[in-house]
Amino acid sequence: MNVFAYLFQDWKANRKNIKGQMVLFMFRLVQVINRWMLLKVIFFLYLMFYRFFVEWVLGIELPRKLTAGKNLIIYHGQALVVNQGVVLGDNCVLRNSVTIGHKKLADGTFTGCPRIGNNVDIGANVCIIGDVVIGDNVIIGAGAVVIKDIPANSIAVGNPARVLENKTTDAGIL
Ligand SMILES: CC(=O)SCCNC(=O)CCNC(=O)[C@H](O)C(C)(C)COP(=O)(O)OP(=O)(O)OC[C@H]1O[C@@H](n2cnc3c(N)ncnc32)[C@H](O)[C@@H]1OP(=O)(O)O
Ligand SMILES: N[C@@H](CO)C(=O)O
Repeated sequence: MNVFAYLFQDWKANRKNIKGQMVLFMFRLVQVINRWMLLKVIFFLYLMFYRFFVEWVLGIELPRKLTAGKNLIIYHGQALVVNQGVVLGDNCVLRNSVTIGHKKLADGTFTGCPRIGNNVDIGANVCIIGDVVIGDNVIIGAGAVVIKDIPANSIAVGNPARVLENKTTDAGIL
């Protein structure tokens, strides 16, 4: 993928969503810069600006070291916090007040971070914490707190999240 295509990889998925397009363009740019030390030195001011503007002003924490697949969608980008150790697959949706990160253990160490598959639609106010795996084609309902693995093609809701037994998603839900 050339640099231009890389920077705009989320553009179409966020059409009519200018905030999402802008934030994701800025995020992909810091990811490109993060690959080479020389670029980090040259674009140091941009890296600072990204932190100031996207994290402090907009309240969206998408760290430059985050692994995120193509066509990432951000709806209502507010209070969105994703740990840099998280892995997001292709075609995922993140909404307002979503937190995805690790868990502090009794001995003071931290667990790993969630690994999220392709086509995962995450509702508003969801927390996904710990070394959990979310399968492909999953919907996580608004307000869910996910602390265990969620199988592919399922819908999970509630706190703690439970899989809805008689409902599945079709592949390619988004
Ligand atoms: C400004 C904005 O617009 S921001 C957009 C915010 N929207 C979102 O975040 C969308 C998230 N979507 C949801 O939460 C949806 O409810 C879904 C996708 C999880 C489920 O939707 P549906 O498939 O239509 O499920 P349905 O409404 O039939 O409910 C099925 C069961 O799950 C329960 N349920 C549904 N959603 C939730 C939820 N978020 N939390 C807890 N339980 C839920 C229902 O009570 C029902 O339980 P029951 O079978 O015991 O009666
Ligand atoms: N409100 C919609 C997007 O416009 C959602 O969050 O799904």
